[in-house]
This record gives sequence, C-alpha cells and structure tokens, in this order.
Amino acid sequence: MSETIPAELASARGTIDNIDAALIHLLAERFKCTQRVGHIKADLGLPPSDPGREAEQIRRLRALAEDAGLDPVFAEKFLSFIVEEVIRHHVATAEQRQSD
Ligand SMILES: O=C(O)C(=O)C[C@]1(C(=O)O)C=C[C@@H](O)C=C1
Repeated sequence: MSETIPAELASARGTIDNIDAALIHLLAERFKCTQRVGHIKADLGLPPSDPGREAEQIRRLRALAEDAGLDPVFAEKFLSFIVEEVIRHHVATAEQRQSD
C-alpha cells in the first residue's frame, strides 16, 4: 500500500482530529460539572440517579439529533453511556462521604 495520503483525506482527518479534541475537552468539562453535582447530591443525601431528569434529557437530545441529522438512537445511546459513568462516580462519592 502507498504511504502517500491523498490531500483531501489528510484534510478530512485533520478536521476529525480537531473535532475529537473538542469532544474530549467538552467531556472533561461535563465530568468536572457532574463531579460538583455528585458532591451536592452527597451533601443533601439525594440519590445518585434521577430518572425523571434523564427522561427529559433523552427527549431533548433526540429532538436536537433529529434536527441536526444525527441518528437519535445513537444520541440516546451516547447520553446513556455517559450518564451511566456519571452515576458510577456519584455512587463512589456518596460511599466515600459515608466512610469519612
Ligand atoms: O442532573 C443530575 O441530577 C445528575 O446527576 C447529572 C446526570 C447527567 O450526567 O446529566 C447524571 C445522573 C442523573 O441520573 C441525571 C443526570
């Protein structure tokens, strides 16, 4: 296989790399924010998950995805994947709080 990458492919990959970097930064900011939420919930004795809030988020993101031309099923799966990890962090924060 040739080592030379066509200019158009290299340019598209450059854009993909920039978008992936933005996604990582956005996710890092989101997790910093949910870490604050985890501490607030632990302080107030609130449960780690909030199914009502999640239902609202799913409804909103599915609509946004449809408008943006993104598969809403994928958007929902992506959100669920993130929220599952957030809940795991919230549980660990609450457990840590109880053992302090
Ligand atoms: O909003 C909250 O209550 C959160 O804990 C944040 C978050 C989220 O990551 O968006 C995570 C868990 C909840 O079930 C709902 C939403």
